[in-house]
Amino acid sequence: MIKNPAIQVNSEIGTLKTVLLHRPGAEIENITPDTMERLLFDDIPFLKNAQIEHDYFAKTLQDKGIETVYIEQLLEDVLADSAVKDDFLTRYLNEHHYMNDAMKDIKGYLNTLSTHDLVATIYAGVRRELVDFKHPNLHDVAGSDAENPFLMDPLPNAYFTRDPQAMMGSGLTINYMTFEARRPESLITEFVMKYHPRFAGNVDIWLDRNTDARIEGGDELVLNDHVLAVGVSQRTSSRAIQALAEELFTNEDSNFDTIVAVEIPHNHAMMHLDTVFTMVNYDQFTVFPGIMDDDGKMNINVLHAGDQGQVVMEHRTNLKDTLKEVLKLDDLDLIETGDGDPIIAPREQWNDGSNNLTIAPGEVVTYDRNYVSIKLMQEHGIKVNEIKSSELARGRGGGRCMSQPIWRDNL
Ligand SMILES: NC(=[NH2+])NCCC[C@H](N)C(=O)O
Repeated sequence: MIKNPAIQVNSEIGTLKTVLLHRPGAEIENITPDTMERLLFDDIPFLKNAQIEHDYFAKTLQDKGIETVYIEQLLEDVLADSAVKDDFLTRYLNEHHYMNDAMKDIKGYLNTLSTHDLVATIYAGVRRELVDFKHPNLHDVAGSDAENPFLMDPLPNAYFTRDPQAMMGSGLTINYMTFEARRPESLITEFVMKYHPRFAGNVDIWLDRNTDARIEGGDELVLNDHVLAVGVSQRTSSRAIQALAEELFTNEDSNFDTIVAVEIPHNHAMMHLDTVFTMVNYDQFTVFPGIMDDDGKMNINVLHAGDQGQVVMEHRTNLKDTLKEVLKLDDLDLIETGDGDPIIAPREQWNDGSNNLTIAPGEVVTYDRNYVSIKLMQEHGIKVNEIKSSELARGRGGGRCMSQPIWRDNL
């Protein structure tokens, strides 16, 4: 049992107290048309305006009394210790397949930077011409792609702090992410959790990134203090969900006994469950109707803890009925993205109209551009705080994706 838990997340909706963010930096402008797809972007945002929008998002949260913690600051704190820094750089370079002499040469350059600049460089990517290789091998000069101007790619997705890990209960999963473009992000989480005094020894690690099964935080929803919903998606494999269930159902620090595994289409527009489904109140959810077939059916498996903690599975096909069952509710309000209109719904889903950050029961923060979904939520009694979205939306993630709750009031 952890004495002073640093994490408390027992729902998607409890009043938010502390949240982890990343302010977009130079990495956003280190996307090129050639690398865009690999870096999981559909366009190149204008950094200056993306930062203005992101600061507005942060201020919206701060004005509600929510503490905003920046992951880049936590990393900087941790790398101030030179042994930790060396260990981090070794892992970071190894994971980019640089060893021996190349490792020495690249470290030689990175060690000339202040800790602050080093962190900015890790996010921005390391350009090839900055390092002078003494005995280069083919990989050192060409990488996997001779056109690539970067030795280590930028991390433009880092402002989606939701995905490299997922905090639930008194702990977190540190995620083995699907695409190489994002894997260094969870290496950062690992080091912060291991070495930052705010977290070290004060968190449960339910899964670590050496778990050989893909999972991302956008798929991991905490419905209440004992029920999770996890997407089976482009980014999260059923094997990872099974491993998570086995861990949570037997670890004595965990109160979770149910995981609803919801299969969604495996594509870029709907890469995570939270792009099509978010919880906004005790009995209200937003949902994109395109995740169901024409009869409203889906592929859902409910994993329960059996009496020895073993995983028992039951198949379901109706989302609403399944949620009523696991949450013990008589009725439930599913609010359709874009009012279910065949043109508006997919457009607003694409721009993260289903991706709300709930900051208290019945109160959300969401992108202003999805005005049809916003109006509908308001008609259903939800309080909506709108944030700006011209540039941030180009990365395909909204309020929920851009935030990792660290502490929520218990319901
Ligand atoms: N939780 C989320 N839905 N995050 C959205 C992440 C978007 C990002 N461009 C990616 O493809 O990984």
